[in-house]
Amino acid sequence: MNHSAVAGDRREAVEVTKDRNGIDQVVLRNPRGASAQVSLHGGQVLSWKTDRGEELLFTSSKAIFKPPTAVRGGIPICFPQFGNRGSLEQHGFARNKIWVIDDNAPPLHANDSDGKTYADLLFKLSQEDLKVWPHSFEFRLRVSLTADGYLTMISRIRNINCKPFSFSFAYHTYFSVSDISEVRVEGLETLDYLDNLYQRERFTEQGDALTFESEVDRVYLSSSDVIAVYDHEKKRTFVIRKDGLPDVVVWNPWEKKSKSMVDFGMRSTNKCFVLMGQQLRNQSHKQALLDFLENFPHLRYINWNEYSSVCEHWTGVTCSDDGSRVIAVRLPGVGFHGHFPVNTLGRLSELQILSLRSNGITGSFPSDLYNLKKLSFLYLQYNNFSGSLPFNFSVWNNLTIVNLSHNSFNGSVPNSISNLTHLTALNLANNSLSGEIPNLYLPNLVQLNLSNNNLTGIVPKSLQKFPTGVFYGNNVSFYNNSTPSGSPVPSSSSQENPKPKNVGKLSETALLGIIVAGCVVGLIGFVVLLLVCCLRRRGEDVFSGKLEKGGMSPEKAISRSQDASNRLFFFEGCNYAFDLEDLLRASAEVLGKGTFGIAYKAILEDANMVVVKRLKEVGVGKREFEQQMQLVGSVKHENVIELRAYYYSKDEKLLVYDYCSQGSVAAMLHGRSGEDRIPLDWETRLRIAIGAAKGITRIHAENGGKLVHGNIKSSNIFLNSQKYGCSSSLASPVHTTCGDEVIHLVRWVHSVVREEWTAEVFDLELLRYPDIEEEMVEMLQIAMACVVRMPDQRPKMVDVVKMIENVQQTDNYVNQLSSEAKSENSMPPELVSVLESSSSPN
Ligand SMILES: O=P(O)(O)OC[C@H]1O[C@H](O)[C@H](O)[C@@H](O)[C@@H]1O
Repeated sequence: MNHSAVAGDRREAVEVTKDRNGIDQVVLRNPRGASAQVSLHGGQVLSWKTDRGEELLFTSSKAIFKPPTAVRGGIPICFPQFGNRGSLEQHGFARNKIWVIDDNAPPLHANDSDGKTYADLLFKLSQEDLKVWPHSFEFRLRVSLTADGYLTMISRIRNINCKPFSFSFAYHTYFSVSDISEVRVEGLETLDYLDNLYQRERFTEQGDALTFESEVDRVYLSSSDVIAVYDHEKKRTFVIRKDGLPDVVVWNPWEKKSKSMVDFGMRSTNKCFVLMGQQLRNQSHKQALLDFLENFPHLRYINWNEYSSVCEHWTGVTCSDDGSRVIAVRLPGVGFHGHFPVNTLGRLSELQILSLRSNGITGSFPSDLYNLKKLSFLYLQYNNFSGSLPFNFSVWNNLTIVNLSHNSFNGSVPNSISNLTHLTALNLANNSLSGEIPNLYLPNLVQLNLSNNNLTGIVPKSLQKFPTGVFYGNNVSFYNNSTPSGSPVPSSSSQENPKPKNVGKLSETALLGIIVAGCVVGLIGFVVLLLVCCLRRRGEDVFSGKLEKGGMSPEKAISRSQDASNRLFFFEGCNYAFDLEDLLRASAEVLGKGTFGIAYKAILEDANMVVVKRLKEVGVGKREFEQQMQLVGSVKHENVIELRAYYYSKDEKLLVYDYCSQGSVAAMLHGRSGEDRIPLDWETRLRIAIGAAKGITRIHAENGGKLVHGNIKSSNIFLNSQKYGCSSSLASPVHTTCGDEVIHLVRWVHSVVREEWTAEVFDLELLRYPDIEEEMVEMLQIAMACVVRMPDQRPKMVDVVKMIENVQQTDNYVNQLSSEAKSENSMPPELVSVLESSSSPN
């Protein structure tokens, strides 16, 4: 063995040896005999032993240390990318490179060096590395062992190029445990996590400590800094303290997967368990946001500061699920005034939503926004912007909604808007735009408003489908019959402002919102709109919202066609104990009749309640049906109502679901008035929409994205105990067609949006909530984007969830602002009590 001494005064405790593959490793020993080995391959800690010689880390004897092979075991360092979400190889390249011993490491804080045996390692990029990662840095790692045997790792990354860059980082620690089923992790329960086994979908579980029953691959978000891992069999507890690493990844490949990993060397039991801290840095984004705020005078307090985490705490900022990118900035009505500061938000290259509406921003259209190539939603209405509109809109080819209304923009409407193929809503009303309206060929545009400008000429053919109100307050004319030939659309001075019938004082946005909320299937119907092809108007929806006795019972339904050889098939994990006979004996009530059949509530003898769906017109063979049901039955998610069992015979197909006592959204919206009518406020509606959208996201994630729900409507969305929406897991029953009688809700809403509003669409219930018009409009816009004709142009459901969550966030924010405003304006308590007592009879 080759020995050589390093690290000056720690000569006796630190030595360099060669590992079995001939690569240098540093060995640390504390005075009591605990030790750690750090390989120069990747700066990876390979071994950490107690003073009794017990190994605490898992490294397989089969591990092969041969760069550029990554080694599973010990503590690999994932840098500059954790996982595979980036341009680099899985977990970045640092773990596969040869590091050097750093004899001149800059000093650390005294506390980090005192009384410890340590080694400093350094990794610098080679010319070759710079080809794949063009950001120069120095990575310094200090590994130390305290007298008590604690292992500490400190990483310092220095950017040696002036340009900022983002990276993600992890200590990928493989703890050695006796048997993973005996392990419990505390400190992560109740946190949100992204599940890598479900396309990084976000989940939350209520419950006790985390235990392991099958493969786990999760990123727990924003955990506390202390996590404990209990190994009951070994009677050992690991306490992990982290600092500056918000997330924790928990990974265990379980038996099957670990067998396929040759360097794991695992045969039967699961001996290893990985848990690690992960930091997704956002420094460049953070700085961009701070620069924006510092240079933009505003009236309201915004809680952004250097010391808090952008993605967790900053008002109005939304990050991507993995926390690596800022995707939305929404600061409506915070009193920004003056010019938009240059070179600030333009640095948020991943920004998709920007809302600075209702501020007092002056100056020309912000040049920064040209850098935001991913922008989809832009809300700058109600400001004082002036000058011309951007000449080249093509830089933002994802733009879906643009609202620049109520500013002082002048000049012409740019032709380049025509290139925005995703655009669904364009509002340029109440500006000073002049010249002719260009021929905007926008297939997905459902909302347009150019009113109250100085536009002239003829409304181009492509826009003549919109109602005349869209062009009011201009001097333009139509050539077709929608207005008398060649007659001008009245300007605001020559005619009263366009006012929809029966509208009273409501603004157009309020009306749109009201439509969203009130249109026959109710606001939730708009979530319902997501992905729908067959929907009904209220009048046609058979579901009355109240259970009707006396419908055909499953008994009658089945008895005629029962085939003794076919049994109820229950899915694994289902706690019900009944058979077909019990189901036949159960008393039943019709819950609703839909396109795909009739749903019954069946009350079993043991008082359990289930929903039985009797499918109609399903002309498929048993095998195909069973395959489809297996797929549907495997969907497990808190926002998806699980399919518990099914029955197949030639003439009868039944599905058995859990019964949700909270009822369906349709029942809540359209149930008879009286005691059983629960009014749904706006916040609840948003919550329901988010839940339902999450459920649908989960369904879409199934079977490589091939599963669709196919029948989303308010009567198929139920409420869980937290009042989040849950969609049933019914996938489009194979080969069932939509009935002709079904009214096409999407078309109907389009026509309502286009034509003049009538009182019948109002949901009066929502009128009592102040300040929600804009949010309702946004919900309408999201829904409209979800139902564009071509499915591939619709947003992905994960993004829909984010969009609705953004609306919810604005809602919370606006509520907060208004309650702050109220409390600012409210009387001091002393005065209130004086008034109260002076007005009392005494
Ligand atoms: O196999 P590796 O590249 O070492 O990665 C091992 C594991 O690392 C992390 O925990 C990831 O979340 C897993 O998805 C991955 O399988």
